[in-house]
Amino acid sequence: MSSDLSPIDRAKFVAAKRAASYVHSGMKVGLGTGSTAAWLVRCLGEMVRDEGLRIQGVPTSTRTAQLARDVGIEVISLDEAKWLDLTIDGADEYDVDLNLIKGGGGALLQEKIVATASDQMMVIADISKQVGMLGAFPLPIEVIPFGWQTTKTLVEETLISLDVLGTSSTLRMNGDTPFVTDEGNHILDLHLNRIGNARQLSLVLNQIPGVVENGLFIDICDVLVIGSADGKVEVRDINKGSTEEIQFDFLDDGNIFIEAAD
Ligand SMILES: O=C[C@H](O)[C@H](O)[C@H](O)COP(=O)(O)O
Repeated sequence: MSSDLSPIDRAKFVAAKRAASYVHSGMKVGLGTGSTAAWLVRCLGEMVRDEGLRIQGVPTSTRTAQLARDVGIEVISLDEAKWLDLTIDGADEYDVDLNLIKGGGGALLQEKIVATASDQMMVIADISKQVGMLGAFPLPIEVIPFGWQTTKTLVEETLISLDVLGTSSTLRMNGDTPFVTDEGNHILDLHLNRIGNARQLSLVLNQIPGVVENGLFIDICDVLVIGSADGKVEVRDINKGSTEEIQFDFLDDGNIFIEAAD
């Protein structure tokens, strides 16, 4: 699996591989969306097939649901699961407190609902997602299609009143038409550059009529797993205040890799 991967995919892959080791039979697991989360779903699928892992997965998008089924993971809805043991997902940015920007793939609403309904949220990422201050990545907010231009104006006025740097927002497009989320909504991307008070911004944005949810994940992520292209993986646990490092080795003789140390 690992022989001809690009450096970025190696980083995502080892992060996903490490995160998958936290998943055990009997668990109900939230399955994130995006290219990093897809590695996790594929790793779990291998464990289901080769190691007899028995889990129930709650996907955070139709894309992830399809992939999970394709790799043999039993898929259930959040309402069937009611509560999850663990959610593993990617992120667009993370800071030192493990606060996140998510929603680059447009799945932030289901992702936030699923992560919040979990005992633990684990984020898998490569080091390029690390920032000193959130906001370089455009902050996605999900808005109801009805009156979205009025909502956009209200959002921009709110940002000005908060003195947030940069106040422009753009409607996310899919070719010539507005992007539509799994919930039938649109996405506004807020170009802010720096978010000084992410907690306050998140609360204020969600009070604007027409805004369904925003992509700031504050105090939701418990564990961050950072992969590097050389096989190094760092695991930061915000609750334990611990950091551990492990090293994976990529072998030259084909698609196999082994974990060198734990
Ligand atoms: O809506 C998409 C999600 O929040 C993704 O988890 C996020 O955009 C990261 O995606 P990727 O792993 O592809 O960078």
